[in-house]
Amino acid sequence: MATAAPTQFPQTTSNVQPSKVTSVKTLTESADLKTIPSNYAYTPTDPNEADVLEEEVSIPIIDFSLLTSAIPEQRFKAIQDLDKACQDWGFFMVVNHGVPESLLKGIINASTEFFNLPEEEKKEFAGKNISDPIRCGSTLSTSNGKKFLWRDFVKLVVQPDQFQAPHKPLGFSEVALEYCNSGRRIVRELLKAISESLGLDNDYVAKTLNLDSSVQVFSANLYPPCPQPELAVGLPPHSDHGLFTLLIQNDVPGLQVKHNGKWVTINPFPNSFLVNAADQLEIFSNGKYKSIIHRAILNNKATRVSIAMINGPSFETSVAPASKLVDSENHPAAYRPMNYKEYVEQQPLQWKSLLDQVRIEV
Ligand SMILES: O=C(O)CCC(=O)C(=O)O
Ligand SMILES: [Fe+2]
Repeated sequence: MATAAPTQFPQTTSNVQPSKVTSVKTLTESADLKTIPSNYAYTPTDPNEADVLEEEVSIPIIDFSLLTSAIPEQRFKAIQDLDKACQDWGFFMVVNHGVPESLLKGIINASTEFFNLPEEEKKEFAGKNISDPIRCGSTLSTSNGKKFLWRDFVKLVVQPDQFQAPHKPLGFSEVALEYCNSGRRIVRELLKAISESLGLDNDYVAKTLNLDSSVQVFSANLYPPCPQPELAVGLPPHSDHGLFTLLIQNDVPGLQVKHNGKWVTINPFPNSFLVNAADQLEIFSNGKYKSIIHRAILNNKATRVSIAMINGPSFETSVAPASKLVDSENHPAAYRPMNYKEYVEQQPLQWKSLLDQVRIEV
């Protein structure tokens, strides 16, 4: 299967009018597309976007059962592994997490069924404002010269006690709730371990960042096959705004993460969560852990489905480097505090990292 890193492109020639279609899926199904409409052409912003590492690399693996082990030595070793993974990669795979494989497959299937609903039925869930708890559609990306991304999404902003999801297709809402609850449990454990790896009490992150009312954003992504995969993009390079993002995908590759200046393709690995450190963790750890830049590229054969779950603090929290990690002489704060809600509101269509705005230059 051809997967392609975006490069600089010639003009595209398709005469399909994207303004008349509501989703990429419809676009690909409504015409025998040989070329992409020009409104989907992607112009890379990063000079080394074509710099893809050809060799297979192994990414760090965190054994969740050891992280939650009652045997102190096992837990200690797993926390060290997590610390190293967050410093070296900002990205790792979680295995032995205890979430049934049937639930992971179930949420991928239910999301695919959602995308398969007739466009008329999905309109009900389109949302009017960026802050609506349920939204679906495709994205006009401002960071890409007002071009569309080759991706359809359905996004649920899941706050505590406020779970809302589309009532179609049958069973979607139930499986999404169960999936979100499982994800929340995993992230809570990871953040306990992160508290310890930062040398803090194990409930320090939970208390300081008000995790009892933590924000979760469930985002299912559909990337239909693209006739010119090198000319469009699923998601341009970006970092996520929360603390940790959990990602699962179907068996079609497309996720790439930036590691040591090169793009590395992460192949799907069954029954595991891919986890990346995100902006609020970089800020809170005062830069010890880096929020990883990643992107979704396309192929011309198979539909890719991924589910990203962004897990942040509560919206009301002002996130700053943990005070116990900062001293004005040796470890000055490297980031300005910012309210998490404000941070999220400033990010929406940029597909860029806001970190540069809060970073304090020394
Ligand atoms: O589809 C993917 O692999 C990446 C998704 C992602 O980065 C996101 O939704 O923020
Ligand atoms: Fe992301």
